[in-house]
Amino acid sequence: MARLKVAIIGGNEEGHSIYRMLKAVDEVDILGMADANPESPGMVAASADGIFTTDDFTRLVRIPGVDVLVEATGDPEIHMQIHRLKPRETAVMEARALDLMLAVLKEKEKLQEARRIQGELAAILDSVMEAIEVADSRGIIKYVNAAFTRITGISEKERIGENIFKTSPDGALAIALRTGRSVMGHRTTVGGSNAEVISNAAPILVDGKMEGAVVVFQQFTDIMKLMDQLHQSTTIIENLSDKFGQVTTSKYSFADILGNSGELRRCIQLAERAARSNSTVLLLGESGTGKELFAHAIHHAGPRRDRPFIKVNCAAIPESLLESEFFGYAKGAFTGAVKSKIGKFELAHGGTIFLDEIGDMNLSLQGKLLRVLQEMEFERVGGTQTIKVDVRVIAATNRNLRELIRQGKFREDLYYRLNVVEIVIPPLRVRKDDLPLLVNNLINKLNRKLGKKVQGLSRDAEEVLYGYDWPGNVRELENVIERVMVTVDEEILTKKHFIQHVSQFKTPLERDIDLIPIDQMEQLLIKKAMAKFGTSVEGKRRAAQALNISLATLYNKLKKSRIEDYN
Ligand SMILES: Nc1ncnc2c1ncn2[C@@H]1O[C@H](COP(=O)(O)OP(=O)(O)OP(=O)(O)O)[C@@H](O)[C@H]1O
Repeated sequence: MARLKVAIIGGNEEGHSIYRMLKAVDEVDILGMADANPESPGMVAASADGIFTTDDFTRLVRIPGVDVLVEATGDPEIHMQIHRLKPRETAVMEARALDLMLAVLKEKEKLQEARRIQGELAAILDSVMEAIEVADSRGIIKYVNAAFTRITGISEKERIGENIFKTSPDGALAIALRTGRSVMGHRTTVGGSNAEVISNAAPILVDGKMEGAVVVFQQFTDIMKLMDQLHQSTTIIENLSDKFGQVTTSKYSFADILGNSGELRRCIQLAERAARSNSTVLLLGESGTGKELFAHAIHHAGPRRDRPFIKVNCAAIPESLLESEFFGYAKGAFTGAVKSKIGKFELAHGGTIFLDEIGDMNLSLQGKLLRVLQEMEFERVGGTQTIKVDVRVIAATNRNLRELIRQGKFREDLYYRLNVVEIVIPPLRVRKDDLPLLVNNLINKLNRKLGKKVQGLSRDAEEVLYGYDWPGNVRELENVIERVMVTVDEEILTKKHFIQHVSQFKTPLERDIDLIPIDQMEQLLIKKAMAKFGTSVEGKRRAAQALNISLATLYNKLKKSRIEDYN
């Protein structure tokens, strides 16, 4: 469309305002402005914009190609002259008429914009899940969205125009209108469907005056369903993260068990065979002989190697907690049980549970454990649901279970349940042939850990280690070698190093002992010798020999010091 060429005569307030309005219209070109007063606001603005200005309006009238001349002076004389001088094709328009027309155009634009926004809003409000209803300040319902009809079963046509104080006088919308306050979480039933809903309503304020109110509501069952789903998901997530935190797998394999002695090899062979089956294994042996190492290796060599390996130290957990540690507990089982907790047996499902220090478990729990081993099912503490599991059991203890059975401290039936494959790991003192391999391996490991360059042991150091009884077994050996390697920088570890740094190898005088009266010391040594060699005649003879006194002197001292037990 061709652009409209306009010239304005008159730069006073009216001419200036028309100039500004026309400038904003895209389709209009302003060719010039005329006024006798070059300081009038219209003239100043036009000349600042680079538009042709003149104090002689007749010049403007004669410019060719002007479509419309706007007359803004209001002077009838000028008006007449314009009509006389203007070319025939040029139209003349009075400022007031043009003003009116522009105002109408503006209103039309505003109306169109408002319709567009209304259309957009309606589409948005119709797409939300919640029902929305709006009423004016008298309670006349002005708007409902699509969800309103879906939830209540009442159509837009039926609802609009009704009065909320009549249709739902106790609803949140009516309350908000009556009180002028927001209403949150209001529960009520609505409309034809009698659906239970939960609603929030708020007054609509325009310039501080209440023009109406709006309510947003949702079907209660929808919310409950969502809450239920949320709760279930939260429980699953909590259980999973709980599980992830605790589930471990075996850390060692048979390759980590060092030793070539016949005694140890036989244990390894038996364990390897047991690993292939699902049988319960009972590992017996003194502390530090490697029972845990064997348990890991058995799990690792079996078909469950990729499943969990869960260790429970039956001696370390307080008796009162052991049951919930094993079987878990249900929410609310006791004060503080705000959520349920999964137990070790459930964690081990599909894998292996390693019951360390089984000899230290109390009798009532032994009964419960027996039931699980027989039926592979249990209930969580405080729970009613029976949980079935598939778990391989490996148990270990350094206690003498037969002796505990004799004393009534261990259930015989449990012992036979656990003792399907029994592996007795021999103490280090009966397989000292394993020492070199163990020591070398330890030295290599510690060289890396401590950044040392130890090559090995001197012969006299080897003799010291061979001559020692190793009551703490391999664990004690590990401690001894580490203690020496931490303090010594030489490449060869000698007897002197061991004697200097490890209290076990110090002579009695080197040991840090309290000073006590000599006769008490004598008694201590005699008691020790008796404990070591026994109270038989042969034992006493050997004790006397070790103490470097005659048998008669020993008898004398026993009598004198009234160590009657040993007489
Ligand atoms: N044959 C072995 N080869 C290599 N290392 C071993 C061997 N036996 C034991 N160890 C090591 O000795 C330490 C003690 O072993 P482990 O914890 O398995 O003993 P345990 O019999 O379970 O002891 P406790 O009865 O005190 O629990 C561990 O560091 C383990 O790696």
